[in-house]
Amino acid sequence: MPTALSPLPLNAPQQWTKPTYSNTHGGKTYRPTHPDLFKVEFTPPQSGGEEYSSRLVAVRDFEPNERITKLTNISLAPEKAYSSVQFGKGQRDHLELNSDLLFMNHSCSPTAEIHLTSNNPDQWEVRTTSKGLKKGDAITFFYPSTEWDMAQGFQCACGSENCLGEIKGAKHISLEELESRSYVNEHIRQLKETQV
Ligand SMILES: C[S@@+](CC[C@H](N)C(=O)[O-])C[C@H]1O[C@@H](n2cnc3c(N)ncnc32)[C@H](O)[C@@H]1O
Repeated sequence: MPTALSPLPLNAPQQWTKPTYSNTHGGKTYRPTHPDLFKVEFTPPQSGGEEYSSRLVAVRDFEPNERITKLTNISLAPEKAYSSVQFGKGQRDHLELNSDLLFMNHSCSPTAEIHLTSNNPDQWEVRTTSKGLKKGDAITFFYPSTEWDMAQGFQCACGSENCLGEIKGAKHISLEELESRSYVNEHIRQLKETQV
């Protein structure tokens, strides 16, 4: 049931269990959510617990500026988290992807973009950049293009020449820097314009 404040359901329309290294090896319970488009490459944990080193990889080529997929199974996030994506300026405007898209890592030279600007969440989508994508490429996006002040910042390991180092959200980067790396969502642009 949608809240009065949000256009999103509180729960995922389709049930989704987060795949991890441990629940995808041995038991093989992992079912890719978008098998014709991309897959998760799981990295074994180094020190017992689950880590954040898995990634999303294209299973076919994509044209420049092509829609990879719409965001089809999203729900309102209970709170801002490492897994959530910010879709508006409000405190509660964070969604959970509830699909393998969760495994899109950040890159300072991203291969994809999340577009959340439409008023209709049915139109929200992941697109390639002007470079397109080749089969086997990692699907990444520039986290500050959606995130203002992240719940969990991290030291970036994207390895690109122009890597920014610590990633904490758009609040901590100039608009020029944002625009030089990625499509910038409208809520981030507006927050940037009113930042004191
Ligand atoms: C939504 S998860 C992305 C999937 C994650 N790689 C995994 O294996 O679960 C976001 C987390 O992944 C890690 N991450 C994503 N991009 C990264 C990058 N460029 N460098 C280092 N860690 C990254 C961070 O820990 C971040 O909080």
